Amino acid sequence: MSTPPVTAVESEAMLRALRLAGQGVRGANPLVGAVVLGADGAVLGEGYHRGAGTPHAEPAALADARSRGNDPRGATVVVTLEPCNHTGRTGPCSEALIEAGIARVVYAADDVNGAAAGGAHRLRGAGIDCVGGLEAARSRDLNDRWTAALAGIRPFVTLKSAQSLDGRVAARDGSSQWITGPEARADGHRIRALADAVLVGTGTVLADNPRLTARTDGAQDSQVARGGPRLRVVLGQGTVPDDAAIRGPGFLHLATRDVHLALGELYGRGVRHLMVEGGPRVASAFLRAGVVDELFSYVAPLILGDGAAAFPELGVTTLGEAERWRLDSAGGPAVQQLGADVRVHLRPPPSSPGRTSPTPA
Ligand SMILES: NC(=O)C1=CN([C@@H]2O[C@H](COP(=O)(O)OP(=O)(O)OC[C@H]3O[C@@H](n4cnc5c(N)ncnc54)[C@H](OP(=O)(O)O)[C@@H]3O)[C@@H](O)[C@H]2O)C=CC1
Ligand SMILES: Nc1c(N[C@@H]2O[C@H](COP(=O)(O)O)[C@@H](O)[C@H]2O)[nH]c(=O)[nH]c1=O
Repeated sequence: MSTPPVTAVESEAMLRALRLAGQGVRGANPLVGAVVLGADGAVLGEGYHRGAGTPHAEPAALADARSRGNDPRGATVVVTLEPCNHTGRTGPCSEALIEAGIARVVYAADDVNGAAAGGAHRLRGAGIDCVGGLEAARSRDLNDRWTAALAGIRPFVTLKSAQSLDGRVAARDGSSQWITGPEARADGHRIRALADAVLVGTGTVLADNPRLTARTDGAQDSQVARGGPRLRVVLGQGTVPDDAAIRGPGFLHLATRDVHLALGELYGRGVRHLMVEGGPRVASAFLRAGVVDELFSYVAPLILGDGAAAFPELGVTTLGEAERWRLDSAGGPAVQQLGADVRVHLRPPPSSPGRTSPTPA
């Protein structure tokens, strides 16, 4: 593949933009970073996308430039994804760049989201010098699971579990409240707030009677300000008790064990980011289906010795069959201490095929 015609300063700015992109949170939207360069190569502004519903990287970088007193007219914008050309939760970035008087755009990967693509064409049509392909592989790697979700026409799936040191999510008698401490649980609520929907299986409803609301009292995070998940979903053929705490506005019972069917139904209802909170059998079903895009595993300094394993029935019989996940530092350190517990953030191996064993009947 030929190297795109860019300057050394632009190449360096792209590496900076990729690092900025990695500060965003995973979910409905891809991770994107941007740097605004003046004619002399000085950095005028920079920014990244902080998650669905917040400004895209390019407007964030332009706003940063202006807030520093730098006029972006005539500048070059270096961005990790082709500028979008559609009005989603925010306006088209192509128009923001044109209106700002940007002279040149250097981007990494093409936008594979059909609805948003076409930004480069629009920019060129407006007379802006536009070059794509710089560090495209790195940008694609950063968003490989987001792309997989898009291709599958399904929500991006975040899996969360809270386990003991020996990988148990409940004691032998089914009790699990609480394995992790308040700091870890508060972090789980913050992640709930990022998702459009939170899902558990019928077994968890019967055992825990969860509420599944995002209780983020006092959090300053702009994501949390979105107000939390619209839907609280129960998966499984069994009944949900009439007095279950999860009932109320936003409650949905999907009376199936078919993960793909459930994802299709949720996508049809506008869910682009789903958080799965277990329990273990439902978590395993999502893992087997190969649709888990990121995992938050909260590990408490507690040894239970017995009880439900976090992810049973995966079909792994020998070490070589197990998938080795990657530490994920998007949105914060991959390994983080929260009170007495540790949070590990992971993503599946590249082009994880997923397990294809059938869903138990
Ligand atoms: N520490 C933690 O993070 C968590 C711990 N827990 C603990 O886990 C325990 C509950 O475990 P479990 O019963 O496994 O909970 P699940 O929430 O996984 O529920 C399992 C039930 O979900 C239904 N179901 C729906 N889809 C599938 C599928 N594809 N494959 C299999 N079953 C499916 C089945 O019931 P149906 O007949 O209705 O179809 C199944 O019996 C409790 O002790 C709870 O406290 C739970 C969540 C988190
Ligand atoms: N036990 C356990 C968790 N359990 C998860 O939280 C759910 C309860 O949610 P809510 O009713 O909204 O407070 C429960 O059903 C299960 O999905 N989470 C954790 O962070 N740490 C824990 O130790």
